[in-house]
Order: sequence, then C-alpha cells, then structure tokens
Amino acid sequence: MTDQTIKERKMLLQEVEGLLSLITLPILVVDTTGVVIHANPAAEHVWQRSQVVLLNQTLQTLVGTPKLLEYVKKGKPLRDFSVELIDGGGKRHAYLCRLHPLFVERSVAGAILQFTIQIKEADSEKNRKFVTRYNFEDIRGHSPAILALKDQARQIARSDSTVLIRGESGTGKEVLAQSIHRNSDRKEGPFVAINCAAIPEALLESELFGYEDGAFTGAKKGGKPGRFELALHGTLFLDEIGDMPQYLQAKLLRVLQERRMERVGGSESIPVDVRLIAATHKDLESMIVSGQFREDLFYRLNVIPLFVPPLRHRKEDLYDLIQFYLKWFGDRLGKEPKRFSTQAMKCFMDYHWPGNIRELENTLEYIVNLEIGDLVTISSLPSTIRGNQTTDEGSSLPLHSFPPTYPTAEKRDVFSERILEQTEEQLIIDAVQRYGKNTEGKRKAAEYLGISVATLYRRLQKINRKG
Ligand SMILES: Nc1ncnc2c1ncn2[C@@H]1O[C@H](COP(=O)(O)OP(=O)(O)OP(=O)(O)O)[C@@H](O)[C@H]1O
Repeated sequence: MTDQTIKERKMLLQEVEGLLSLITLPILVVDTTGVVIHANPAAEHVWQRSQVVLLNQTLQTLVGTPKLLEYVKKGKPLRDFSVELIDGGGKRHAYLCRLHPLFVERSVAGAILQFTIQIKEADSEKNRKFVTRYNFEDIRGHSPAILALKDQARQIARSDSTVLIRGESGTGKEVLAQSIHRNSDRKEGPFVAINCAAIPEALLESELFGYEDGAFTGAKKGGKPGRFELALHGTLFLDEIGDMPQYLQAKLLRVLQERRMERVGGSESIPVDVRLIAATHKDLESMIVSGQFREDLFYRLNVIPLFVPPLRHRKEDLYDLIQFYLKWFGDRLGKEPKRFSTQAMKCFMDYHWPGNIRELENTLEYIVNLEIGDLVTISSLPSTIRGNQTTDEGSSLPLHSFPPTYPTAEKRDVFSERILEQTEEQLIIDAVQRYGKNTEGKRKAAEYLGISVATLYRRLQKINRKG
C-alpha cells in the first residue's frame, strides 16, 4: 500500500467512526459470520456493554433472532424486520432492524445493522410492567459489612418508611432498593425507578409528577401520568437524588409532607401512595452546608439510612463475585469454566475498584470474551488492573497483552478473530520459550496456559506449519 493509500484509508476510517458516533440509533457492523467489527456509542447504551466488549461478540449473543444472521450471510437488505435485542442483564427488547448488506467484489462481506425501538415498547409508559430483577440472594458476598447490610435491609423491608441509600457508583444501590421492594408488603405493586441525573432538568418535573393536557407546548393530548402515579401501591426509586434541582427539591418535600401532588398544569390533588427509596453517591451533608441540598428534605429522606460499602473495603467478597460472574458470562457466552492464576487474583485484590461491582462485572465480561484456555493470567487483565505487574509467577518474558483500553479506530479495524489468533500464538510461543522445548517444558507450558498437552502440541504444529 502506498503512503497516500494508507492516508486515505485512515481518513475514511475516521469518517466512518465519526459518522457512527453521531447517529443516536444503535448500529452494529458485522462480518459474514455475525462477528461485530464496529459498534457506535448508542449500541453501548442499548446492550449495556462497552464498545470494547461489543467488538468480537457475535450476533447470536446480542440478538435473540437467529434469522437475522441468515439474512446477513445472504446479503439480503431488510427494512423494519422485527428482532429481539438481549441487553447486558439478559433482558429482551423488541426492536426493528434495518439491514444494509456490504459487498466486496460481488461477494457478501458483512452488513450494517441499524436498530429502532418498536413503538409499542417506546410508548409503553402507560402499560409497562415495572418489574424487578433482583432480590437479596443476588447481593453476593459474605463480608461482615455486606451481611450486616442485608440483615438491616431485610428488617426494614416491610415498613413503609422512606429509605436513603448511600454509596459510591456501582456498589449495588439499585440492587438493594429492588430487594427491599421485593420483600415489602408492596411487592405486588410496581417498582418504578427514575434517575434524576439522567433526565434533562426541564423534563424531570413532568416525568416525576406527570402533566395535564395542554400544560406546555408539545405536551401529549390527554396528559401523561408521572412516576409518582405509575408507582401507585408500589415503590418509587429516586436514584441520584443529589442531582435534583432545588425547585424540585422543594416540590418533593411538599409531596412527602402532604402525601398529595398535582400534575404539572393541573389542579386536581392526587393522593400519593408510594414508598420512597432514594439513593445517591454524593456527600449530601456537604451539599447542605454549601446550600445545594435542602436540609429539611434530607431529614425527610434519611428516615432509614443504609450505606453500601465500596468494593475496596470488602475485598473478601471479591472471590464470591469473581466466581459468580465467571460462571454467568461463561454460560452466556458458551465458554469453558475459567480459574484465576494466583498472580491474576493478587492483581484483583490489590486494585482499588473505583467503579465498584459494575467495573468488576465489565472486567470479567471482557476477560471471559478474550481469555484463551481456562486459566486467567496477568497478561489477560486490562492494564489498569494489572498495575505494575507484567508477567505471571515471576516470569521475565514479555507476554503479549490485550489492548488495555479502547482501541483506536485504526486498531479496531483489525481487532478481529485474526488478532485473537495471533495473541494465542504469541502466548504459546512465549510459554514454550520460557519453560523449554523438551517434553517436560511443554507439559509445564500447557499447565501454565491452562490447556491440555495435546492441545498445545496441536497448536504448535499449526504454528510450525505457518512457518
Ligand atoms: N452484591 C452484588 N452482587 C452481585 N452483583 C452486584 C452486587 N451489587 C451490585 N451488583 C451488580 O453491579 C451492577 C451495579 O449495580 P447498581 O446499578 O445497583 O449500582 P448503583 O450503586 O445503583 O450504581 P449507580 O450509583 O451508578 O446508579 C449491577 O449490574 C448489579 O447487577
């Protein structure tokens, strides 16, 4: 390739990346086997997986509609084809898919898939079933802190008092809130969640309290109930309460005092029959001092305070959590069971986990996707977690490592099966160099890699054939 061609190619790749990131609908680009080679930020959101995790996944794991892959293989264009997307938690969502086939020299090379949510799901606010996914059994860990928290939460679950859950992001505050609801007398009622930080300030009021017909320009005919009304006889989970604007803090306080509310633009007083659980990772006490959070609202919310400790303060739970997520992702991705090398485990123990369980979950999903063999070694950990450790068990040989961070556009273009294959080869070559080429050396290398001796011989033969 000439310098000019390389330059043009880089430019083209950047254009494609840029275009994909501007599109707010989820888009995947797949090859003919259904392996994802590009995913845009909107896809990250829908599948609840980072782009680096989405790459190399197959359509079969992301879309529960096998026919779609057949159409990809055939290069058949589609419009409004009904599919089911499977999100990070295994939940299915009805979407419509548009397929644009890609051809290279008249052969099918893959497809661009664009997904739009089906109207019935998008407009399901009125009849959506607000169900929960979690119960106390899903809160894993046996550390004294987590056992005490579960005990405390079980005890207060049946009362109707307001709960304020504090804890860093990703520690499991929503999991705890759902578990409390599931064990309350309101368990047959809905569990309605709203994230105060995720909804634009201008919409938050009408989302919470609903609005009447003609309340503002663009308001839906007939009005719309808010989350307080949708949560009738159930639980309302106000996530990121620390991000609620001041004027709404005042309105919420009034609603909690009077147990009644009005829709925006309405005058009818509606009784509020919900149990409120609020959560935040913010330091509300400091926000009160600086005048950003109302002290009177704080006391109304803080009737039952619960605190979810960060993962770094309960590292004894890591083992349980790792086992659980390795099995969970292994089963879902059809991968063999994996175990950690001592050094890889040590890295996990030493790491401070700022993103808590969410970060741990994403890291393990990444590892299960990419790890070769059944042994997770340091070389397969993202660099942030690997820290200063470079190799396992005191080895000084440089082992190939996976891209630790989101690969650049250029890298992503080739971040495919081929890269995995090359990585595997590199690992095998390094291990054999390290332990020796004799029979005993190969046995040790196989053990180190977590594969059988027979597999090692087969792979070595293949590498030798390639020359
Ligand atoms: N104890 C636990 N055992 C197993 N998984 C957990 C546990 N706690 C949390 N999780 C998982 O961690 C992820 C984050 O949990 P959750 O959304 O409840 O955190 P959060 O504290 O509400 O986060 P945020 O403050 O960012 O909203 C979820 O995918 C959940 O399944």
